[in-house]
Amino acid sequence: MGDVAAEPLASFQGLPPFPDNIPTAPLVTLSLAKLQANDPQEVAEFFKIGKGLGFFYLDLRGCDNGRQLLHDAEALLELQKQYFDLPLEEKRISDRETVPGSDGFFGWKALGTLAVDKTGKTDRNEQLTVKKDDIVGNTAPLPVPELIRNNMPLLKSFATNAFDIVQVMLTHLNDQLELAPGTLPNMHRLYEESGDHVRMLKAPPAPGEPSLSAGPHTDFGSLTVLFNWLGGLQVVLPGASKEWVYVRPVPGCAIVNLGDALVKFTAGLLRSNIHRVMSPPGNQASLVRYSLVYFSRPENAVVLKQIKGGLIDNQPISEEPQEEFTAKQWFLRRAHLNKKNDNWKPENWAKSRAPAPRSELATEPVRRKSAEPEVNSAMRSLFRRTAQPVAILTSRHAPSSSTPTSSQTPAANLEEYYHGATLSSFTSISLSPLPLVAFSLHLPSRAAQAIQHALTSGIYPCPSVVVNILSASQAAIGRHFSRPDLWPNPWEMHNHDLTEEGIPLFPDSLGAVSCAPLTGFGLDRDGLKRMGINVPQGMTYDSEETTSEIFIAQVIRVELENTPGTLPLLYHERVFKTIAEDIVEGDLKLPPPVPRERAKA
Ligand SMILES: O=C(O)CCC(=O)C(=O)O
Ligand SMILES: [Fe+2]
Repeated sequence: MGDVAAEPLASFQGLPPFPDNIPTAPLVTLSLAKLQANDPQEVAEFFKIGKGLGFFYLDLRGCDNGRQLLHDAEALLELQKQYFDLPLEEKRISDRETVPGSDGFFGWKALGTLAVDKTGKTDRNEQLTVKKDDIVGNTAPLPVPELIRNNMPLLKSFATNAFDIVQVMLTHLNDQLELAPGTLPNMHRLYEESGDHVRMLKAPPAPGEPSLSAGPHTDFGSLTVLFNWLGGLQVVLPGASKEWVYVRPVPGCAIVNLGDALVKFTAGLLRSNIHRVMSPPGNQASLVRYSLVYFSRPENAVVLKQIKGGLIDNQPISEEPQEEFTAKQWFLRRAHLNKKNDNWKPENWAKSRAPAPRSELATEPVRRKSAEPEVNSAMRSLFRRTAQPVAILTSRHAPSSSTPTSSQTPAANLEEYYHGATLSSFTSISLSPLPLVAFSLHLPSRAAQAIQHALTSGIYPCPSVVVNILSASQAAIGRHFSRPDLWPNPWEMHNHDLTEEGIPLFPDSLGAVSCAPLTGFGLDRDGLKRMGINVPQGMTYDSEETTSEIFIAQVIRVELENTPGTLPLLYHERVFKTIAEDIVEGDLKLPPPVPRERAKA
């Protein structure tokens, strides 16, 4: 390994700059040197990112192997420029669709052979995928053009260096997860066969309308080490309004992300983030875009299932059935599903993108023979997986004062003046003879007290509460109002309007309704008793015995309905999400609907 420290990154010179006026992903930069030196802060930050965004910059400049990797990446950029310019016949020597031993995956991929969306639109990138096993001699190498064969030492230097750096990161993840020493690194050994590979990608210039060169996906493997020179890579920031933002290429840094295998091993404790490749931004769009990747995967024979032990045992879904795919079956299944060939179907695209949900991977659904006390945890587990709308109930409690208007909101202690509470459930229950909604609140709750106050005031129907059904952009509001301490003061933080009755309303909501509560039932023992339901003494399904109150309210006015395309905020598996894809119904082949007989007047 020569002294490469002083060499400038020539590859960035002369490129049009990445624009400064577009939103970019706020990726944290971790230092490889610090990770290698077991710096506790750096390691803790790495683990945090692994559980969060799943993407970061890895600064390679502070240590020899990092600098060597950078140096090799520069050389491979030059090599791939030459490679992709070879005549088609030469590249076809390694065509993955025809070359024996390629598994239809390793080798050359022609432009436009994968679907980038469910309509079957095709990709805009050409690739060469060189197997780590070919590079280090675990397998008889696939045919490649002479140019590549002559550069095998360079590919080997790059692959083995990237491999070592991945091992450092796997070791830290292993230790942070408190797994038995070596568990994760030993599932990724250099001289065992795996799907690890070096990939070079070329996307042709894309002036004009921005277009996708690679569709949205998560990476299938464990860790990905990526080199970008031009922009184009985009990620979705979690919690935000599903907006795609560019990842700015940073000289001296690789972009590292976690893949599905780590998600499966850790039952979702670690995250693989969705990403895609768009045309480069601004003036960069008129250039050919190259990228270079080292993909690390578990060894072919490793079964992708939850690892037992350490922090993973605390994962809520750990009791669910484990899927039976080996690492090799998994990545081949995913890689083949989105090929745009004669077998392509719209639903293949969806299957090839997201990590298959656990229910899909399970060999059989679980038939539970639940008896208490298991019914409580089984019900909790099932409903956690049911996406729920997120709604905030707002009200005002100042019975003696006049209705405030936006221009004269009470100056001090708004939190004592207005109530806001996240509803634990909300649904519409009828339109006629009355438009009714039902919602429940966990007790104790000041909002429940305020409603009880309204119910006993004798004025019916009194529009004393607003239900704000949150949109995907309002995760912060959902979070703030679910805090029992309501701190920091949510009214100061979130813009709100007032209804005719002076009740706060969040204008960015999906929609909001003014309601008059008509009746409420406590769901504790006493409340149930009042409804004629007796709970036998000594019987409880939950050691915590939390209670709530359910209300039925009449909708007096729909105060707000946001523009079409506004996405809902949903609560699913204990995190905020929004909807992703329409279900493709093309294959359902239902008979046409039979017209209902009109009711006789
Ligand atoms: O080209 C890039 O920047 C990213 C490519 C990528 O995400 C992939 O090949 O999985
Ligand atoms: Fe990727």
